Amino acid sequence: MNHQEPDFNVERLGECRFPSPMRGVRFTTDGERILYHSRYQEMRPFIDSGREPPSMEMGGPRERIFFDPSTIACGIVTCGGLCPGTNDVIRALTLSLYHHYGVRRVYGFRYGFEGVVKRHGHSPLLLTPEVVDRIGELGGTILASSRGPQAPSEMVDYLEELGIAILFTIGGDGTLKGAAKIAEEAARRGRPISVIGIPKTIDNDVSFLQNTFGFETAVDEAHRAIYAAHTEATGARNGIGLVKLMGRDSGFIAAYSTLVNSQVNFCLVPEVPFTLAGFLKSLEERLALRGHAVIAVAEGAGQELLPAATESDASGNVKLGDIGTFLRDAINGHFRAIGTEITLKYIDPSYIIRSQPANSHDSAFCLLLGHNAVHAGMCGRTCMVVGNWNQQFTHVPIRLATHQRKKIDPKGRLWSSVLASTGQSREID
Ligand SMILES: Nc1ncnc2c1ncn2[C@@H]1O[C@H](COP(=O)(O)OP(=O)(O)OP(=O)(O)O)[C@@H](O)[C@H]1O
Ligand SMILES: O=P(O)(O)OC[C@H]1O[C@](O)(CO)[C@@H](O)[C@@H]1O
Repeated sequence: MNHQEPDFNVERLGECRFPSPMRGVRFTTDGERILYHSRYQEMRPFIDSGREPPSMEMGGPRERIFFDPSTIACGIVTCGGLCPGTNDVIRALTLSLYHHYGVRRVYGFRYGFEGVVKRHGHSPLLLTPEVVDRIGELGGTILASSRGPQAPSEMVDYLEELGIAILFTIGGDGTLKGAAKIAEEAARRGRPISVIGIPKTIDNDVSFLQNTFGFETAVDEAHRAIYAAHTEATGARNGIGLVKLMGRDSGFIAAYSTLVNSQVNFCLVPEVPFTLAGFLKSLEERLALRGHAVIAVAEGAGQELLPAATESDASGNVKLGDIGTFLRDAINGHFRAIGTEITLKYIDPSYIIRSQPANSHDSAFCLLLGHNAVHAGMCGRTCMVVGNWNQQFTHVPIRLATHQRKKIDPKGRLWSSVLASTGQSREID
């Protein structure tokens, strides 16, 4: 393999030993792989040279599994910010462990990685089909979450004490890094503990995964806020609707919300810097032309216009400046200064969006992610995250998924469609 090609090899705990109790399923064989490149032009060099093209291991149930379901316990932990669909994943994991494999001890750790450290005193919740029956109807996570580091050695101590064979970590980039450290510590001790990540990030910013759950629900909900902003903006002379959306480093929520119904006239994302003067001038032009404007701004956009961030949260994520209120005040101040009367309505639906239950498509996606995570853990994969690529579920090594964030390519097709949808013929200077 070319040294520049991603190494998709997934770590394994060992040879499969136990026949699976599952019946009537189509098993995945280890040779089934999903091509990383889907464009013919990207594949051409491999075809011409006869080299193996990069590919990812395909998810799904294996005919022979590594763990004995009748003896093991499994754990589930949810970390980082809330995200629609987290409860659906907890439900899917529990039901699959119970019904596909016959595991009877499934522990839900409370309050993120904090609950995986015994001395914090958060007793795990015993998860059964009855406990998880209707949790998919709820937003948030029934296990609660937290930010902030915990010592891998203390976490592995507790996992060993509880007899946990597979730990499922539901979380974003930080959670995956924490999961990798748990897997490393278990390996250092020679303990066959599988650590499987299920990517939870409303920002949809994990590399080598096409989509993460909750993102689609977030775009649905964001559009409700944009609809309100548009209605308010068109209901006043020189009306401006300004909507702030989540998206710390990647502006996918703002970008996709912009593509819905073409109601957004300015989409501001972290990946595309802009100047305040250029933005205000374009806004003036838009108002002069159409008498109203809608702006969708991702929380990480325009950070260069704000004082440098000095604080971090417990996990070490930089606390961003508030671009939403900054723009609100700057727009009001600018039009006051030039003597133009405007009516600006500012909407920040961030936590309303994040706390919703998943929409139907996300719920179904969560169910399949959960099932595939269980299949991966049961057949002895570890230090990996369940992904989806070219319509298939995949196994992605955590080291690859956390290598760098997935971002909008400002020169790519998505961004050019976003620009076209806003009616802006060019980017703001
Ligand atoms: N580099 C790291 N090594 C070990 N643990 C980490 C690392 N980064 C973050 N963590 C831990 O993972 C947990 C979740 O991290 P974080 O709060 O950054 O959320 P996240 O998983 O990135 O999700 P979100 O996308 O919602 O922010 C926290 O307990 C945090 O301390
Ligand atoms: O307010 P909190 O819980 O720190 O979370 C905010 C962050 O979480 C995210 O929603 C990611 O989960 C980011 O978009 C946002 O910056």
